[in-house]
Amino acid sequence: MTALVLASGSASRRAILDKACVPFTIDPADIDEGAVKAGFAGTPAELALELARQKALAVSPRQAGKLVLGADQVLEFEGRAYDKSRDEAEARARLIMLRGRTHALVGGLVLACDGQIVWQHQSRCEMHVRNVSDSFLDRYMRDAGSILTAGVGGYAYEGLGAQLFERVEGDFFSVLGLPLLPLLDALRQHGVLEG
Ligand SMILES: Nc1nc2c(ncn2[C@H]2C[C@H](O)[C@@H](COP(=O)(O)OP(=O)(O)OP(=O)(O)O)O2)c(=O)[nH]1
Repeated sequence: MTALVLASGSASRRAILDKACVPFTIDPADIDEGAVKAGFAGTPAELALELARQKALAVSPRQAGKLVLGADQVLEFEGRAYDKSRDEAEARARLIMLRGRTHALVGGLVLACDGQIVWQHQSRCEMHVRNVSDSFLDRYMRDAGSILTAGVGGYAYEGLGAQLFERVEGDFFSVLGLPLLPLLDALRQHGVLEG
């Protein structure tokens, strides 16, 4: 069986793989995401894929013979890419910007082995946010916790964040940052999981 390495520090991604009983080790990528974003001229979806590629290729050389998974997720709103909020004030301003509107969570997923990309996948989820009231937002900010800056949208869709939405079009796991089903298929193809 081939060993899988998750090149991510994301608690969400780790939890999804753990709950799906996928065997893996963790070796977070140490790339300068800011530098990649500063000079990037593509779409938010292309940026997410490029960041996932760079994370997988940064870790692969030190994980000889293993399958390395790089992932990234970007919030796209009106054609612009947004990263995680730096603090609660920014998270609140972000939610005010997004309420009553639709944004997308776009994701990139890449598997690399010995410095070569062997599989990649892109995901897109349309997130229709309720026009929440200021009083709702006050309560949300009080109760949301660390996801305000740990999650790209400032919400945990599997938790309190669900109350933000009137409709979501897309795969549940992709919203959380890891398109699990296409990944499981790739892991079976590459000998990490049995068929
Ligand atoms: N639990 C949870 N996490 C979410 C949700 N939506 C987005 N996220 C998380 C997944 C990722 O950890 C994060 C997206 O940011 P990135 O793709 O840059 O990953 P992150 O910096 O966390 O880790 P990495 O760069 O892979 O080491 O947001 C959600 O609804 N629930």
